[in-house]
Amino acid sequence: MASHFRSTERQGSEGVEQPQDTMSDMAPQVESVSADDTGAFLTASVPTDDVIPVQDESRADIPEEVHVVTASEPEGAPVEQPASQSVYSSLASDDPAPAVPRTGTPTVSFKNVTLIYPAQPNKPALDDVSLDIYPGEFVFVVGHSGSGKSSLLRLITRELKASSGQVIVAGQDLTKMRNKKIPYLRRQIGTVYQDFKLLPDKTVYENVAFALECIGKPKSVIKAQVPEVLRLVGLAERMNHFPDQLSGGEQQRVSVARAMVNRPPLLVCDEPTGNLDPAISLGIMKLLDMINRAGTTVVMATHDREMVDSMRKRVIALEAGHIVRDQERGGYGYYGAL
Ligand SMILES: Nc1ncnc2c1ncn2[C@@H]1O[C@H](COP(=O)(O)OP(=O)(O)OP(=O)(O)O)[C@@H](O)[C@H]1O
Repeated sequence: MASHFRSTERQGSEGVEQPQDTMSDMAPQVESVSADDTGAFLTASVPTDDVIPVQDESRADIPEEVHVVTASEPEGAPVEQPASQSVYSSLASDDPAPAVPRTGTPTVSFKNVTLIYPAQPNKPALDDVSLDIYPGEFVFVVGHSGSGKSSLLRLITRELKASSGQVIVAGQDLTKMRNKKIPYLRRQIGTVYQDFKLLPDKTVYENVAFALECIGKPKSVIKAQVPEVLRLVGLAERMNHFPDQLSGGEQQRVSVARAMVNRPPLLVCDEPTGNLDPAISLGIMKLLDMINRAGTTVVMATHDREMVDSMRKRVIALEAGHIVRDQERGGYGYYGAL
């Protein structure tokens, strides 16, 4: 398997990690954001909930009749709103991250994957899906509600098992993986969800620390890494707050910190900005973009047309369980918002 992933063998000795092994060694790897810039945007420029929400005008002109862009349509299909008018325009590709070479061992590989839920035996949620996602890629997964986006992500994290075909993550065939090995797989995958999934009776610090405690990290490592990652997401001043004392955007930054504290090579995000208004979403997307530029592979399901159109990353579009488009630096396409 690609060296990008730590092997399960190495994980067995994680308990001996030294405290100097902190998130700080991640920051210098960020090519397009200097340490100062990072601090500035995390502490000053990341919008807070005090910012007047930007009206999402882009959604007003979504045609009622939804047209599905197919693989046969030309690249660069019309984008409804120019990136320059978007709150995400600062993440547009004027200064794009280097194109990621699709060579070597994919981080995620689907080979003819079909997923059938027992409750819907005649309607596969995913039908003969094949794809490869390489280390360092940032991939948006788009499509109508019910097209299979969450199912695809849940196969990557092995919350679901494919009915047929192969799902290979970290060089391991998840369709053959024994249940006892799943926790080791999950250590290598950070997850961020629409509903944050924070523990309400734990502070910000404790929520993030808990992720490390669960995998047996020594206290010295926790004490070093948790404040570091909270600084990275701009929440150093809030570490003793409880989730209900934070805005939605701040809560989502906690969940990003929790996902990243173990520095997994793969980040899976299911509608991470779905509960946030565009101005707040921008702060989360800046974070995820920075994390990706530092080398982490990001796979994100989203309905956010404006974000996808602005960021021009790879786009995989699903329709009724099929991939209908896989486009480098793609746009959202003409999908309904629902
Ligand atoms: N637990 C389940 N049992 C049965 N069918 C399910 C289950 N979860 C999802 N499905 C079905 O699988 C299909 C794909 O669902 P999925 O949640 O992956 O879509 P999605 O694109 O993520 O939708 P959304 O954008 O609304 O989150 C849908 O037809 C859905 O009804």
